[in-house]
Amino acid sequence: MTVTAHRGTQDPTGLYARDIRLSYGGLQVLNGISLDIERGQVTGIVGPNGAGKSSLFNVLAGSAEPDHGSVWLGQRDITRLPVHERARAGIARTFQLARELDSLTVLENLLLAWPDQGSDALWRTFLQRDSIRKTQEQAVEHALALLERTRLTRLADSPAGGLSGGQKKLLELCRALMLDAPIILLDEPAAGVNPALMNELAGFISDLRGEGKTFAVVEHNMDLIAALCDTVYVLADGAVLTQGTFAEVVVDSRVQDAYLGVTL
Ligand SMILES: Nc1ncnc2c1ncn2[C@@H]1O[C@H](COP(=O)(O)OP(=O)(O)OP(=O)(O)O)[C@@H](O)[C@H]1O
Repeated sequence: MTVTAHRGTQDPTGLYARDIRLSYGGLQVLNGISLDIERGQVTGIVGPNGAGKSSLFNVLAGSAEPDHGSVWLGQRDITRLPVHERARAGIARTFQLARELDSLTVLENLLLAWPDQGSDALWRTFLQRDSIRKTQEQAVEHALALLERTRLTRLADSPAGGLSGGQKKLLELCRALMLDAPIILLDEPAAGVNPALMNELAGFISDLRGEGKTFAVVEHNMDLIAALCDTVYVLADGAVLTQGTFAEVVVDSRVQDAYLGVTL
């Protein structure tokens, strides 16, 4: 299959889904979804509960394999590429902080997300001590810079479990940024975040976009979607209902029907 017929798919760093179908048991949850996550843009994925947003996100991130269809990084078919190889190819995603990591400090949580954590690390400690030390220094430097940008520096040595909901979201984003990947998939970044911190989070994402990062955001918070997204895909019943700018989709009567009176 080629993707050349599709607008934008020549871009080597855009992420593209084509005709994605996915079912759980007998339940068809994605029903032929195609979408373009263009380089340097923030693409929103919204829709009512059960529309298929998380399922699509999992297919984009590599944690679910579609029954049909393909995922492309530019012109490279990455449909069967596992999560860690997608990360290496330049696609990072946010993960909810695992409970087990609560007792580790904020800084330690970031260092754990550093990509160079191979199981052969012990061997290399003996073989390449200098290069290991350099890598560790780079990781610490990168982590501290991220903490400074998100104003979490004073919490660097605090256990991650004690962070507020919003601070946890910032830490999740910073963990994804440790990979230095050009494409970042954000899973409900605003969930549980207070309005003040949400503005900070939105500002941070917007700055990163200005620096050339590409984002796909699954989110229920329409203020964040409106503030950040260049393009918004509205899903309903496992299909794309419509797409466009937030201003375009929000006035679409099909979108309003899909949300059944929920104020957007
Ligand atoms: N692992 C699973 N096993 C079975 N069914 C699943 C699984 N994950 C999701 N589903 C079902 O797939 C459908 C789509 O779920 P999904 O979580 O992708 O929707 P969503 O748009 O992200 O919803 P929400 O906004 O509530 O998170 C739902 O009917 C859900 O119950």
